[in-house]
Amino acid sequence: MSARPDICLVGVAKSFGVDGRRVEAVAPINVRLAGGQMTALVGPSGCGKSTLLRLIAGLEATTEGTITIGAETPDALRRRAGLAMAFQDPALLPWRTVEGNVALGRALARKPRDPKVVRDLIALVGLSGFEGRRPAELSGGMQQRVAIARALAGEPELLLLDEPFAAVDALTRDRLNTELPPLWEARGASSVLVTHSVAEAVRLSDRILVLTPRPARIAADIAVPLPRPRGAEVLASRAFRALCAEVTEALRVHQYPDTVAAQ
Ligand SMILES: Nc1ncnc2c1ncn2[C@@H]1O[C@H](COP(=O)(O)OP(=O)(O)OP(=O)(O)O)[C@@H](O)[C@H]1O
Repeated sequence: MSARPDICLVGVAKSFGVDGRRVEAVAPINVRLAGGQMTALVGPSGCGKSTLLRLIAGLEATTEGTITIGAETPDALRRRAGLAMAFQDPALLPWRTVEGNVALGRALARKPRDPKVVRDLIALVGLSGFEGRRPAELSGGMQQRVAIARALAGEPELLLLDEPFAAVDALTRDRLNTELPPLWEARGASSVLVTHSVAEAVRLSDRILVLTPRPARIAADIAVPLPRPRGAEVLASRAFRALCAEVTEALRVHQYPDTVAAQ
């Protein structure tokens, strides 16, 4: 299949049964995410972003509707290790070293063993010198960086990132935001990022879907036509600030509609 699969959601909805009640997390969503693009999902806390990502990962079954990635179901893509995830919870194997965990990402994706690729990824996420450490010996942010390196090690066609930098300090986060995009662009992976940071969404993505409070619907669909690489000059540009303002406003309008009406 294409290394840049489109992600297609048709009538996708998800509800959970909680204490005999139905909690609707995702309202029917129809959207096609173009292959090779990074799409950011932003929305208020608890609106259903992670649920949507887990549906795309095939980790949850849809209540209604279908998801296809290229020509495959998420489950099929995941089973042949064509997708990789880095979630807030790094979920590393505690008995494996940093190097072992990153190498595992490659092995599970059935890519040939390549210690140089593994070492380069460890260097990229700023963990050279920690190759032999075990997860318990690392901070939460360092573990998250191992999880990012592990996800990239498998050279996935689809990369799913759920607040992957949540525990990473501001400077390292800034460096990862600069250095990771060229890497996944070069690989041509399609990717979906959940983030609470509007600036991060604008900096990293080609398109931003702003979601409503639960159940998640698409409130705004905003293209991010900024040039890449997005270094200091782009971040200081009027276009960047205007996009941040547009996304923030879309979030505010849907989260606090009364404040808009009152103005
Ligand atoms: N397995 C589950 N069982 C029951 N309810 C669930 C389950 N997973 C999610 N939910 C509910 O679905 C809704 C959406 O949750 P989700 O984690 O997708 O939100 P989110 O937008 O990612 O939140 P946050 O930004 O705070 O991480 C919440 O009300 C949550 O309680």
